[in-house]
Amino acid sequence: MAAASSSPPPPPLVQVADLPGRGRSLIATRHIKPGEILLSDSPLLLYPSSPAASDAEDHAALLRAAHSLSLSSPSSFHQLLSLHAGPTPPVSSSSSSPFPPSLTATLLAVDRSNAFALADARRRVSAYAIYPLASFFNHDCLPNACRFDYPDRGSADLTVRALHDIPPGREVCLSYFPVNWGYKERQARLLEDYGFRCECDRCRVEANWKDDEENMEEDGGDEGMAEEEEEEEEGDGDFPHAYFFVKFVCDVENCGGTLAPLPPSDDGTVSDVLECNVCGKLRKEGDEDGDGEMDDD
Ligand SMILES: C[S@@+](CC[C@H](N)C(=O)[O-])C[C@H]1O[C@@H](n2cnc3c(N)ncnc32)[C@H](O)[C@@H]1O
Repeated sequence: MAAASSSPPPPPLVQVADLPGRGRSLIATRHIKPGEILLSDSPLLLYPSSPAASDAEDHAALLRAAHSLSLSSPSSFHQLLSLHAGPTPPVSSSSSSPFPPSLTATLLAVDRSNAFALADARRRVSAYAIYPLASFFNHDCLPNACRFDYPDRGSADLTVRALHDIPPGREVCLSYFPVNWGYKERQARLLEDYGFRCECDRCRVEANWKDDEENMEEDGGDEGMAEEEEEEEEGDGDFPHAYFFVKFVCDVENCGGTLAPLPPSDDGTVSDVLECNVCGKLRKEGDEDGDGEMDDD
């Protein structure tokens, strides 16, 4: 009997490339449609947390999980150690570690640069996870993709979806925190936890803003956005903050999530429904000024 022919898996939509000043990065291998799932990833390492957990408790949980990984799967443990290690967080003198000090410091630094917080159904932190591929996403303050996870469904897997069209060769970036954070807060977090100064298009514009303009943005206002732009290149005056915020930032109070279109249908039709990656709200495209809710019927 002839062996059943199985079709080869589709080529990946992103591939790792080294970019100057940014290290390993994920690049689109072809044109990507809004809502397309760029990758699905399962954790290399997963450890529990809670909103009440101290840094020392989180570090202890991380080191315990890393220790069992080193015993159960040495190759995965080495893969973990090969991920980017940014600044090492302060190590509590009281914390005991199953590893020697330098390895402990490396693990804490890898965790700080790569761990994704997972939330429960009530949007409280319930775990942290480090993913083998998703760890290669660099940050942009106006990302072109966002991640979705569904721990309340009993899975720590993560998927990343495109927000809009992405041309082949373009880097795919996530935002490492809610997109509605102000300039100073973003820069401080990126320097402290990730060890770099962000020079994305949005930061270059906002570096020239006065404090009151930044406050307006954090309050959800966008009136000041177009006014004080002092871009050198002609044509950049219409920097797309306002459009991005209206279309892709969830307007549910205290949510701060990012909206991405639902995945395209099997025939490739792009969805006109966007889903928030934090609160799960669905909004029909073009309904930004309406009540924002999807009709039940
Ligand atoms: C999660 S890792 C991303 C993958 C990393 N580039 C690598 O080589 O493995 C986070 C680190 O990537 C770098 N990075 C991320 N976004 C960046 C950006 N916009 N500009 C420069 N470096 C960035 C920083 O070193 C940061 O600590």
